[in-house]
Amino acid sequence: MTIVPVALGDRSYEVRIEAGLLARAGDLLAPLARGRPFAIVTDGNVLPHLAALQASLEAHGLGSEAIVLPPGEGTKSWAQLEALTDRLLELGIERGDHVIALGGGVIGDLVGFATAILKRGCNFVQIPTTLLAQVDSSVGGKTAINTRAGKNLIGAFHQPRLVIIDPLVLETLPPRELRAGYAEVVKYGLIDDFAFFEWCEANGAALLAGSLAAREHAIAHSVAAKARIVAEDERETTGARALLNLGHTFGHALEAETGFSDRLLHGEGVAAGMALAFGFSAHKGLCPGQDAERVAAHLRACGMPEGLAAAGVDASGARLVEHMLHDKKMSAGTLPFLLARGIGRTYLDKTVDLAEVAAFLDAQPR
Ligand SMILES: NC(=O)c1ccc[n+]([C@@H]2O[C@H](COP(=O)([O-])OP(=O)(O)OC[C@H]3O[C@@H](n4cnc5c(N)ncnc54)[C@H](O)[C@@H]3O)[C@@H](O)[C@H]2O)c1
Ligand SMILES: O=C(O)C(=O)C[C@@H](O)[C@H](O)[C@H](O)COP(=O)(O)O
Ligand SMILES: [Zn+2]
Repeated sequence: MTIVPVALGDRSYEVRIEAGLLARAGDLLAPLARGRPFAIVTDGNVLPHLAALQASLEAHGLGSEAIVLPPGEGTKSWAQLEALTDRLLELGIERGDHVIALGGGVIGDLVGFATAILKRGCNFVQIPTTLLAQVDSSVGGKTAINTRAGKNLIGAFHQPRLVIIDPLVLETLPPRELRAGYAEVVKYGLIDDFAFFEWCEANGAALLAGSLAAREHAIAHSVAAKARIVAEDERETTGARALLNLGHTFGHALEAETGFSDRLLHGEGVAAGMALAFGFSAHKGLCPGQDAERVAAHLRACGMPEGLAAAGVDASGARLVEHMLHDKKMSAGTLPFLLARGIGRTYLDKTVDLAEVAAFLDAQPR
């Protein structure tokens, strides 16, 4: 088993990664149970894994109550938050209980936020079942719902008590979802780890095709990278954690433009957004054009959108910049951007002119 510690003082926890771990999750959860049943929140596409988790709890004499929500980004909403918190209250959840989030980033973000506010804060455990959630959203404590104004605008920092990752659950994940999650894997290479980007170029296809060894390596490496950055800047105040937002200012604008729908998945928006961030950096002369081309080529080769056309977005630059004004990085009227001096050399640039971003976007092929 790989154990990655997330060092956050009294909010520290472990990420445990092992093939087949879901069937043994009861061993890790029993010490947290206090003799009480668990509430497990999941979505309708994760039911086979729910059965495995419940069986593993039963083997320890532990009961559980499943709350099954509709799949999809639309579930990160006020309406679902209200329904979920009402149900958790009906179940009599205590602050010392551990609510289990079994699912992708949507379930993890929603359950994380619900438990942050329920009785002013109760515990939760992440059991991520998508590649995206295993390499990114289950770690670090960002929780949120979307609103009409944009992505993740209502939320809280609330760390899980434990993260249990079983790479075998990815066997049931649709290929499109796998590719979307892989965008967040590539992100770690692009941020500050050129050698890992090279690993992605060499192993991305095998990972997507089903190689367990490649998936295990990508998950462990990504989680360790995220844990390191989060430990340095838990609440995104120093700028270190903002690096994890590479591609997201563009990406969230694309998601908003496509209505947070399955027209463009979060990871797809991030893929296109990272290509645009590198393209814009090259356009400004900050980054070699060949690096931007290399990033786009890898994303394209792995079946991810690497620009506006591939993302199916044909809005004007001005309209996309309007979406960006809701970005949580906005500070005193300016929007810092994650730009790149090269692959593995990204940084936060506070001097970007939004009119230049709009003009750059207008010049992109549609
Ligand atoms: N909190 C963070 O740090 C953070 C980081 C990255 C992304 N996110 C958020 O995560 C969300 C995206 O997460 P996601 O890509 O996991 O999407 P998701 O939760 O919608 O899951 C994707 C799809 O896969 C299905 N699914 C989940 N596990 C499955 C399995 N094992 N087999 C078959 N189907 C399965 C789901 O039902 C859904 O249809 C976005 O809302 C994004 O903003 C948060
Ligand atoms: O953990 C972080 O920090 C990230 O930025 C990870 C991102 O992949 C994730 O999509 C996050 O939810 C985006 O954060 P936001 O603050 O832009 O909503
Ligand atoms: Zn993301």
